[in-house]
Amino acid sequence: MDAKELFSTNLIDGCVIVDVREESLEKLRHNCHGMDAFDACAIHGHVYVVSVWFAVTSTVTSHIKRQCNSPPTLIVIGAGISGIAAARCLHDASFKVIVLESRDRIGGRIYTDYSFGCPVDMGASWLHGACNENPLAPLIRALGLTLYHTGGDNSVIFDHDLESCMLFNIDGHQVPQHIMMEVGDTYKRILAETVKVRDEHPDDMPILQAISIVLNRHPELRQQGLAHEVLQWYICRMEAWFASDADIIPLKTWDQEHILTGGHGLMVQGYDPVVKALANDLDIRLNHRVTKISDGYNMVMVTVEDGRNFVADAVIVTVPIGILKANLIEFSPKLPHWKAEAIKDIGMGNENKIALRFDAVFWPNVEVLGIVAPTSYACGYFLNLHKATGHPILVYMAAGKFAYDLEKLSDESAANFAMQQLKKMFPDASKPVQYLVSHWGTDPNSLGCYACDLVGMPDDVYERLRAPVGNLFFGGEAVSMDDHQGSVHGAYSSGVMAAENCQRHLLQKQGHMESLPLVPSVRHEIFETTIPPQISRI
Ligand SMILES: Cc1cc2nc3c(=O)[nH]c(=O)nc-3n(C[C@H](O)[C@H](O)[C@H](O)COP(=O)(O)OP(=O)(O)OC[C@H]3O[C@@H](n4cnc5c(N)ncnc54)[C@H](O)[C@@H]3O)c2cc1C
Repeated sequence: MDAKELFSTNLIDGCVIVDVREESLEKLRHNCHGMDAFDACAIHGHVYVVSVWFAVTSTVTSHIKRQCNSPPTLIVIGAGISGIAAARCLHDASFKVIVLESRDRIGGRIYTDYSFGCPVDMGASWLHGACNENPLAPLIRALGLTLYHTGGDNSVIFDHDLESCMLFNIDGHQVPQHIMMEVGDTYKRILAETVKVRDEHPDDMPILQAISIVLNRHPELRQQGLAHEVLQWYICRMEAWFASDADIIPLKTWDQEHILTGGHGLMVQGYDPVVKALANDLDIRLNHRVTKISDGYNMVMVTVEDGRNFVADAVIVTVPIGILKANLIEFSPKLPHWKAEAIKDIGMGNENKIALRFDAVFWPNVEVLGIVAPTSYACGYFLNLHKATGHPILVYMAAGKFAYDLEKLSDESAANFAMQQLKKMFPDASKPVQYLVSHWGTDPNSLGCYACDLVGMPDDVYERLRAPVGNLFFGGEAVSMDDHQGSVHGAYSSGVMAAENCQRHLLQKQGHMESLPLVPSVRHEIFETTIPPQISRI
């Protein structure tokens, strides 16, 4: 095969992104020597100027220049909401974009399973700031999706209104509502006292250590017996919010998150329609696991698992921070020290769900059924999907170390464990007819559920995480602005931000000094809609 054949087979539909195998590049290197580059590219009417370039760490990379008026080309890595938002923006701004996704589906940590015959979100399921500030709320309204309002704005402490929770101890006795409320008030006082501890200690410490300092100072806040177990349950809920245990949640930042106002809404029909609407018409290549990113001066080459290479002007990386922490993608040249350190300095939490579908409902009509216990590790809770969706489904949720421990079990054992917990509350509970178990911590496409702060983390970690390096731009929930890590809206906004930065960079390289703010085109048609939200609370 000569160089002409290679180009004619590998140029995709007039697109500058080429999909070539390593061996093809080798042949190209031999065959292109002395060849008239312009000739080679006039094949099949493509008007490209081609040269072969030995730049990136002495490996062969194809360097393809276009006519000046052709649009810049982009590769987005990861088809979660962040990558899709980035690709949507740039596609709508007439850039040539492909998205490379390792899984056989889009959505990433948004995953709506339909095997129960109804939507069940095994990843994200709440829209935060549902009635007000969430940037996705207009799209959700326009799609006619219903939100089930589960609580007000005070998320980190109580993300469900307490009136809608029912707690039991491990012997199956219901915790009286007044104890739940009283301990809730004490918990708020303890947390308020931890702020004083923070002010006194220049060094950061885990929130659990600060709580124990407060309890030593204020023995009257200590809880005994059942009240102690209820306190542990509140700590368990806080651990669920941060997806990490209280002995690693930092005192310095636990309450610094910017929580969108407007309360929390469960996506009754699941998150999937949102992802599908944003992904419509995008060129997304599933089962394309990226293993290497080589950044040259003018072009970036991205290598996927089977050895094929894709080349573009710039790349937006939106893979989960767990993937970067585990070095599953090689960067050539290596990422600068400040970036590599930022990746090390941030944590990755874990949360898992065990969804159980029953023939019929045998539990009370509340939103959350909780089990209190002597330690937060042994506490647990079920989300009652029946209340929000009408389907007889309970979802057991586990976070932090316990979420990892659950992943060591088979799915059947995990479902049995959840049933044992349920039987403590309802000894006559029937067997589930179906179950689903998530494995976010060991899934090689996520390696955790979402980013979390670590004790003593430097202040500028997020800034460094989101900073571009050469032609590489970074999106994904972990890099989101204004402390929106760990959320769908944070991931979405980070994708839009990475697209804007990337657009500016590419247009400036082409000599255009100004770039317009990018918003997904759906914004004009859908995002500005005045359709009222469909919010229910049965
Ligand atoms: C159990 C759980 C519950 C949650 N609950 C909520 C909630 O209620 N509300 C909320 O707002 N947020 C919630 N979140 C967080 C939210 O889901 C995430 O913040 C958000 O979906 C992350 O989007 P992303 O695009 O940044 O990453 P992802 O969705 O993870 O997308 C990254 C993509 O990159 C792909 N990828 C990985 N490696 C490679 C590779 N080498 N090559 C190519 N592709 C690769 C992945 O397959 C994935 O599709 C939850 C998350 C979990 C796991």
